Amino acid sequence: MTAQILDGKATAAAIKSDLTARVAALKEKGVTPGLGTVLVGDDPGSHKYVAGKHRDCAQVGIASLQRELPATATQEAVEAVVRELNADPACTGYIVQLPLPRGLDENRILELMDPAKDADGLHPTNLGRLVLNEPGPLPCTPYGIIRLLREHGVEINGAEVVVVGRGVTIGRPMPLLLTRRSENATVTQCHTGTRDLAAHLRRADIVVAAAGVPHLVKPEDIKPGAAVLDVGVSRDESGKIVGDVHPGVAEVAAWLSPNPGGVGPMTRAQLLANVVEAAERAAES
Ligand SMILES: Nc1nc2c(c(=O)[nH]1)N[C@@H](CN(C=O)c1ccc(C(=O)N[C@@H](CCC(=O)O)C(=O)O)cc1)CN2
Repeated sequence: MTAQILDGKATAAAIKSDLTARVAALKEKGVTPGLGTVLVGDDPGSHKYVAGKHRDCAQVGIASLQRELPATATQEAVEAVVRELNADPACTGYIVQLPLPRGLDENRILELMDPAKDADGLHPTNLGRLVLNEPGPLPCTPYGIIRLLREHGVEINGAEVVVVGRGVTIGRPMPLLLTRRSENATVTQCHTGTRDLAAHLRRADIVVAAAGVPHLVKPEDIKPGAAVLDVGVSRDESGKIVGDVHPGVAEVAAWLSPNPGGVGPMTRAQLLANVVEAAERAAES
């Protein structure tokens, strides 16, 4: 078996095309959505991701507000930028690019954000809304994964899903989304403390690998016919992405997300969707 591709690039392009029309409609009503980004430090990956987010904004007609601080920025300096974006009417949604340099209190900075402008769905109020099943912005990578699966007709209803990882952007919120009635999956969350990861993986219809451990998920651990999403980003000596999924998995799985070209573009598209939805909500109220 050679797995079919869960094509994030193509799916994200379709989402962006729909968003372009919705942004044009908002502009006709006098509303221009604006995405702010707060980027602290010089991590090359973070710079690349933020640049990609602003390229996407230009494509769909969303205005960009870029705020950059050096790696030496103090907690107070970052908090001042967050307060400034909270108050700026041109900024209808924004994100703080993670991870922040060591020494900064990430949770305190996220808590300071105006939840109505939280484009990532990572503010505690919005994570709480997700737990309570109330409407709000959904975390971009987890919801991007669900949209990618839906778009390719992969059955989520009733599926056994294994999520590997427990980080705040993917691992923690992913099971909350998958177990909503609209998705109806049964989820096992694995992490570095899991005793026998392979035993869990072998039962999974869908695997979301987000541990950041190169080639952690091996072909012999995958149930034939499963869907496998590779969300891990490690780099080899030449800077090339190495995912959490061993390339041999393509011979066992029915569906596989390429990395790059799978979940990454969906994360970016979902961010734009959150910005547009927030602007539409504001325009209606
Ligand atoms: N505030 C946030 N910080 C981070 C998030 C997040 O959702 N919100 N997620 C990740 C990084 N991330 C978004 O910010 C992200 C990762 C990857 C991509 C992407 O398009 N990747 C490309 C490959 C790019 C490359 O060559 O390096 C792909 O997969 O095709 C976009 C966004 C951590 N931080």
